[in-house]
Amino acid sequence: MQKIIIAEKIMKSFSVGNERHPVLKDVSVDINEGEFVSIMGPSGSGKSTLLYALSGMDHIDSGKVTFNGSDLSVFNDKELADIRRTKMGFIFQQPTLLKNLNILDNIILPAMRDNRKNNENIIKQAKAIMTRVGIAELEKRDITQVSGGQLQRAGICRALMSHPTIIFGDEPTGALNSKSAQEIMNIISEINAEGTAVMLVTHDPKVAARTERILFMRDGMIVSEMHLEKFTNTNMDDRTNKVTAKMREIGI
Ligand SMILES: Nc1ncnc2c1ncn2[C@@H]1O[C@H](COP(=O)(O)OP(=O)(O)OP(=O)(O)O)[C@@H](O)[C@H]1O
Repeated sequence: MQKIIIAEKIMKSFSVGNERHPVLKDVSVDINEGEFVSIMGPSGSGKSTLLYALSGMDHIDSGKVTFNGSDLSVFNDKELADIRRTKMGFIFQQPTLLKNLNILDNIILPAMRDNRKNNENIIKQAKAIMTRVGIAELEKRDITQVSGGQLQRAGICRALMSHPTIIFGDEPTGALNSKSAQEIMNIISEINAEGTAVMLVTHDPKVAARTERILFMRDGMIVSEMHLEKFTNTNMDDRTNKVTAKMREIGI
């Protein structure tokens, strides 16, 4: 299986006052094409920092991140932004949509910046994705006129516009009620089943139980890894129980 991300011995620290605080300590991890991975761990263990390091959103102090065969350190900030816009998708806990644009315009905005495509095609593509994600009728709505779950669907649509190789999600269901969270996870699972790799940070064992590999972090390190069998709608409880048992075992 082809590896899309190879992270080797990543170190990352943050300055607080005069002191440097190590946040990622010698982290190495590979992500395969089409893989569905989650990162769990206590608050402050470095989950988001790892996600941002692997996606080139944040610089690392040392070590190496290779994405699709290229060492990310050779790119400047603009080149990294281009790679993120054209090859990666991002879903955050609160979708960062613009208040002065309607849902459709928010979804097409990043793609419009890419001059290689024509606007008509972009709009057509966006509408097709909105239909698929179940928000076709919301295209003209303000982002303040939709529910949290609908807003997150719009965030997913925007992430899908570039046909990303991988989608990174930082607590994508963290702000949702359990029904909406389940619906969002159904959509993310479908996207993954179609071949897009997905890497999610989550505190929720039910979310992690959907994935096929869970990385458990503590204190800036991956302390354990768990592989799960193929997800079906009938083995959800069993998978969730396995995840919670593992969390208890390693004290997370
Ligand atoms: N920009 C920053 N400046 C200083 N410290 C930071 C910065 N970003 C993160 N940190 C610190 O790095 C550590 C790891 O943060 P990170 O957000 O990666 O943790 P996390 O595991 O995702 O936590 P949570 O589950 O609470 O979101 C924390 O101690 C945090 O305070």
